[in-house]
Amino acid sequence: MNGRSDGAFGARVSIDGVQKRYDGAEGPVQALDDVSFDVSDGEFVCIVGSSGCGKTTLFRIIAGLESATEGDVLLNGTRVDGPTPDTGVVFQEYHLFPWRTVRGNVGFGLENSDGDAERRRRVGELVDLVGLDGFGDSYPKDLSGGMKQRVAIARALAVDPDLLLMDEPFGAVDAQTREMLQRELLDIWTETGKTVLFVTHDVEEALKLADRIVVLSKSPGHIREVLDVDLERPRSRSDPEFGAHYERVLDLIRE
Ligand SMILES: Nc1ncnc2c1ncn2[C@@H]1O[C@H](COP(=O)(O)OP(=O)(O)OP(=O)(O)O)[C@@H](O)[C@H]1O
Repeated sequence: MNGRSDGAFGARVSIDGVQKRYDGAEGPVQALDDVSFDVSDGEFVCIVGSSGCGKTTLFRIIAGLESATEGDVLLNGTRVDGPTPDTGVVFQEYHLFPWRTVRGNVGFGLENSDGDAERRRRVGELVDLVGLDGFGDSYPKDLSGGMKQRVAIARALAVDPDLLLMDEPFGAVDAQTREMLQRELLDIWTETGKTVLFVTHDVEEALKLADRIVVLSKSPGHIREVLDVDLERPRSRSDPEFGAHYERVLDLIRE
């Protein structure tokens, strides 16, 4: 699917000693302090932490949208020094092109690459994958928040990235839609084998999705702990083991 010679579809990600200092209006702000962790090929990792702990800063550095003051992000061993087609990015606010249809949005990243027929096939496949069959000719203004986010996910997957990087992607939709999108994302992850790095402030969401959870603490943002979530999927809040993990992560965030 992605042409890697090792037969894998995901990415190995290495976050190595990342520091980030901003020059704030009232002096320097240390947003991240010595953040290091690795993500394996095909793994689903969530980054959680309270407001201001540096989640979005870390997301932007991994996406290559911002540079670290010190330290490196490596994607399959190559240093990230700007946005790359190897990483598909999904934001909370969708960022769709309002003047393009669903198909036009999904196919955006393919316009200079494949032939017309191949591009149409790939776009159709992705529109189906995210459950928007029948909405290919609709415009974003006619879609619900959940549908817009499905378009954004399909667009991110269009160029067949190794890493799917998501920042609070379901933060703007209602609770029911959020649960549906979480289930759909797990299906897409299983089907495609992508590595997923998913930022959220919602502990329940992280526990439903992740193989591992990176808990960040603030002032400055640093890793509090990295936890394995060794629970069978689909996971339920009413499972006592889930509840125990939930309390543990909350304690870590509060400490
Ligand atoms: N461009 C910037 N200039 C100065 N300070 C910044 C800038 N961006 C972020 N910060 C500061 O860096 C710290 C981390 O911010 P960041 O947005 O990464 O946190 P967050 O965990 O994503 O928060 P939230 O969950 O509220 O979005 C905060 O103290 C924030 O004020």
